[in-house]
Amino acid sequence: MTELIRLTGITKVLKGQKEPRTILDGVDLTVRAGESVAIVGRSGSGKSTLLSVLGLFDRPDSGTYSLDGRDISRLPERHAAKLRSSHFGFVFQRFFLLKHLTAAQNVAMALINGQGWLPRRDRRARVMAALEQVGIAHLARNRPVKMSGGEQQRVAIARALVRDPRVLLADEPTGALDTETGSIVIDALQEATTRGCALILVTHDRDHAARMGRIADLRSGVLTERSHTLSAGRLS
Ligand SMILES: Nc1ncnc2c1ncn2[C@@H]1O[C@H](COP(=O)(O)OP(=O)(O)OP(=O)(O)O)[C@@H](O)[C@H]1O
Repeated sequence: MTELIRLTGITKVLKGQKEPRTILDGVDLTVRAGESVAIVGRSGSGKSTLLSVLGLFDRPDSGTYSLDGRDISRLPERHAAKLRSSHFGFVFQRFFLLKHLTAAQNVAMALINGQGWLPRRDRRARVMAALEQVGIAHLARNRPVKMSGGEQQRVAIARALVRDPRVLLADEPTGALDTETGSIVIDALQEATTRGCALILVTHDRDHAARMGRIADLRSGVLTERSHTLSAGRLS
């Protein structure tokens, strides 16, 4: 499989406090196309910080971040913004859907914002394909208020997928959902990996972590891969 992401010795130090605090302390991570990786670790261990670095919302203080073999560790924001919309899809615990728009219109927003103008017919086809991919094409005309939490999260996933990202970054996407609904959302995320998209999932749920191809544990700023020998339940 093609290597997409390579982090080498990434550090991130929080300043602006009395004592600077090292949140990421030499993180190494390689992710290939179509792979799924769970990032687990205690609350406050730096998982979201790591996703921010991966999603180019934040830059590392040292270390190297390569995407598709290109060093993007120190990319200026205007280039980072372009790369974010061309290469990444984001899913968060909160769905961030616009209430007055239908599911299809919410998904279409990602195309309008990210890729300039697309002919209406092409836009509609891509929106419907993304909704289909997460199993809710039949809800295209519904507004979020008429949907369950799991359905709303699947609209948010369709919105992340509609631009055909190379990497999907998901930060506790099932955090607000019950176990069964959460599992359906994980199915929808995993479906993307069958099309070659890489999935990096931050989760506190052992079952969801165990369903990823790899599990990496962030502890004291260091990321360590571990085996799939987790028992069910919630991680600390
Ligand atoms: N902008 C900030 N200002 C101050 N402290 C911050 C900031 N962002 C993160 N932190 C601190 O950095 C540490 C890592 O935070 P981060 O959100 O990455 O952890 P996390 O593992 O994602 O936690 P959780 O599982 O609770 O979401 C925490 O101690 C947090 O309080």
